[in-house]
Amino acid sequence: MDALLPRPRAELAPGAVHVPDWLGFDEQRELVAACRGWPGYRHTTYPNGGVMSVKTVCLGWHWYPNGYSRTTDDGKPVLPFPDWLGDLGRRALADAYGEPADGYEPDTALVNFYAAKTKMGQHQDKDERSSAPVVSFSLGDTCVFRFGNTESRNKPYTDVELHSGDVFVFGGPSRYAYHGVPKTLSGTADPALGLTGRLNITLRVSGL
Ligand SMILES: O=C(O)CCC(=O)C(=O)O
Ligand SMILES: [Fe+2]
Repeated sequence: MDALLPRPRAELAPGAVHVPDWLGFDEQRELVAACRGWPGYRHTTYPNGGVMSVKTVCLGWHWYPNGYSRTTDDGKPVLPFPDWLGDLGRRALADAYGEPADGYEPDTALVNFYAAKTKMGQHQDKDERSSAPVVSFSLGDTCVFRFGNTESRNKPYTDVELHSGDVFVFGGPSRYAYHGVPKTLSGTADPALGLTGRLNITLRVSGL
């Protein structure tokens, strides 16, 4: 659904850029189809027994709390990271930062599925051995994305709505900022997208 007011591109902090409506509707549909085609979404378990409410499938490298592996939790090889997804990431990063991003070579994607009421606590993406930017694509239901500071999961932070098709990039001084998803707004997805819930894809450079 078209927004009543255009949402402008916004730099929340140095290196943290929100580009609303970056993906066209057909591109969103193609990405949803790609996400449906990747098998093996699972709830990630923490060493302390905690279970994440999102379901995740990884491409390139498999993320687990505190590291990355070439095999999934059940010992299967990780799905390949497709070239086209790297191209999409370079285009998104170039548009977010307004400068060429030819050297950006993400090799890892975490694809998160948020069913109704799913959240993600404040955390840093810090298991990569590269400080290259993270590029995030949102699909389906709108969420509240909380973008904080690099010191702690507490204030100051800024809440922004991420809608289907939005890109959010965090790199440079914001690369290790705490962030999370305190809320997904169920039922806000355009029915024509054919997705109940929210998908988020983050591209990363593993440095591995
Ligand atoms: O769903 C989002 O927008 C953020 C996901 C995230 O922070 C992560 O996968 O590390
Ligand atoms: Fe994250």
